[in-house]
Formats: sequence, structure tokens, C-alpha cells
Amino acid sequence: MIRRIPLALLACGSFNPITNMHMRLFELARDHLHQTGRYQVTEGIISPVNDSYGKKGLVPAKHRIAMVQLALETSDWIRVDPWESEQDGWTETAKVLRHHYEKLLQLRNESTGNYCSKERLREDSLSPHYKAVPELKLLCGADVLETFRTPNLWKEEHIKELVEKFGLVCVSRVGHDPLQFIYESDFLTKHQHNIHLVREWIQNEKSSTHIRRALRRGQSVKYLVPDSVINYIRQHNIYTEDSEQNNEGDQIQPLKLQSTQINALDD
Ligand SMILES: Nc1ncnc2c1ncn2[C@@H]1O[C@H](COP(=O)(O)OP(=O)(O)OP(=O)(O)O)[C@@H](O)[C@H]1O
Ligand SMILES: NC(=O)c1ccc[n+]([C@@H]2O[C@H](COP(=O)(O)O)[C@@H](O)[C@H]2O)c1
Ligand SMILES: [Zn+2]
Repeated sequence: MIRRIPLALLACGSFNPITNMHMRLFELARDHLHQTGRYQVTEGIISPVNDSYGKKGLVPAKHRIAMVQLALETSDWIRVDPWESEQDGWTETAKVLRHHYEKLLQLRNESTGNYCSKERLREDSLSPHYKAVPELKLLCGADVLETFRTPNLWKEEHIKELVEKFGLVCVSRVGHDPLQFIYESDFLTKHQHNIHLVREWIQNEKSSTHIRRALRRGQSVKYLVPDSVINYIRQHNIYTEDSEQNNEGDQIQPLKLQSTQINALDD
């Protein structure tokens, strides 16, 4: 019997608000990974970004998390994790992955009685009680992959860590061509085996920006967002002309941090 590698999927983003498409990403990714015959997807984690990310129109994490929780009531394998939103400031995505990977390893070690030296693992790999080392991959849309090329947005060592150490599962998105993007990068081409490209054949360009726009205009978002989320938005009057002005004119935190570092070098 070939043992499958246990794998958890982590999606980082604003989720402002969560849409049905965000949940579809997980279902598409899980099917794809199972079809490889190599992986057993154990869980999906949604990590809403910290309030200090600085993106235009971002509403407080307490609301974004509550909406994700409502949306996931019908999922038995995807959960929301508030850790990133509870930190003092914005956390780089590579560090968010590190945090969740440590948690995965801790859980595994607890369930194997804490005796997992590498030698011991190798010895025991044929035992029925053997627990394979889990993997954690970043789940994202093709637009996020393409931002790797945006100057000053990602540290090179973080891109390396994401691609080499963890790996990506990247879902196609209208207007983005991840295959071409990978082809144009020597580094990504070299590590292509660690970037799982998932093709969404039932294409639609649903985005949180479109949802917020429709809500501001009093238009329906039914069947784009779960009813429970629509009710929550209505009850708390979350998306308004005012909320869309949040962080207006600000740079997002990763760009701000990089420009501070560049200025410090110039001094
Ligand atoms: N329609 C889609 N197809 C593929 N990936 C998507 C789609 N919508 C969102 N994603 C992915 O979901 C993750 C979270 O994205 P995010 O919170 O930015 O949502 P969004 O819909 O892109 O919102 P916004 O319009 O505010 O950018 C990202 O990895 C993004 O690429
Ligand atoms: N350098 C980095 O680690 C880096 C840069 C830009 C965006 N991100 C993350 O990517 C996600 C992008 O979300 P949005 O598409 O909503 O902006 C967020 O979770 C953000 O924290 C990380
Ligand atoms: Zn986005």
C-alpha cells in the first residue's frame, strides 16, 4: 500500500468579505491533490489578514473572521484561524506558514508520543502506527503568484521559502496566465514541481471588490456569498461608502516596510 502524504492547505488574504469562490478554491485544490495519488488533504485553513495590512476598504478582522466562520458552517474540513489577525501588526506570509507548520508538527508529535527522531521515523515507517511528516502548502489564486514580480512586495528569501520549502497550490483566475508567468522565471521553472496549478474550468470572476461594490449600490449578492454572510453584513451594516474609504491613499504594509528599509539604506 502506498501511503499518502498528509497535507494541509493555508489560504491567506483579506477575505473582505469571503465569497463562495474562496471556498471553491479549497474544493478544487483538494480534488486536484487527491488525483495526484500522493496526498491526503487533512484540513484547510483560512487566515484573514491583520487590520494593519492597509488595503483600501478593509473592514475590521473581527467582522471578516465572523463572516468566514458563518460561511464555513457547512464545511467539515475548512476552518478559519485568527492567529494572523491577532498579531500586533501585519505578518509576512512566509512567517504565517512557519507558524502553522509548527502547529502541525506539534500536533503530529503529540499524537505519536513525542518520540519522533528522524532515525526512529525511518525505522518505523513500515509500522501501521507510522505517521508521515505532514506538508503545508499555500493555496492562492493566480493573481497572487503574479505579485511575486511586483517590486518590493515580497522578499526574495520568502519567495524561495514559499516555493522550495512549503510549495504552492495555485488556482487559475481570469486574466492571469500562471504557466507563462512560471515560464518567464528561471527560479519558478526550476521549482515547478512544487507549484501545483489547478485549472478552474467553470470560470467566473467573482471577487470581494465586486461584492463590496454591489453592496454599496444596494444590488443583490445572493448566490455569490452565503446567505448567513449576507445577513451578517446587513445586521452590522459593514460595507458602506465610509468603509470603502478605510486606508484610502495608504500604501499596503509590505510596500511601506520595504520603502522604510530602502530609505534607511540610503541614509
Ligand atoms: N475568482 C477567483 N479565482 C481564483 N482565485 C481567487 C478568486 N477570488 C479570490 N481568489 C484567491 O483567494 C485568495 C484571497 O483573496 P482576496 O481576499 O484578495 O479575495 P479577492 O476576491 O481577490 O478580493 P479583492 O477583490 O479584495 O482583491 C487569494 O489567493 C486570491 O487569489
Ligand atoms: N511579502 C509578503 O509576505 C506579502 C506581500 C504581499 C501580500 N501578502 C499577502 O498576500 C495576501 C494578499 O491579499 P490581498 O490579495 O487581499 O491583498 C495577504 O494575505 C497578504 O498578507 C504577503
Ligand atoms: Zn485579491
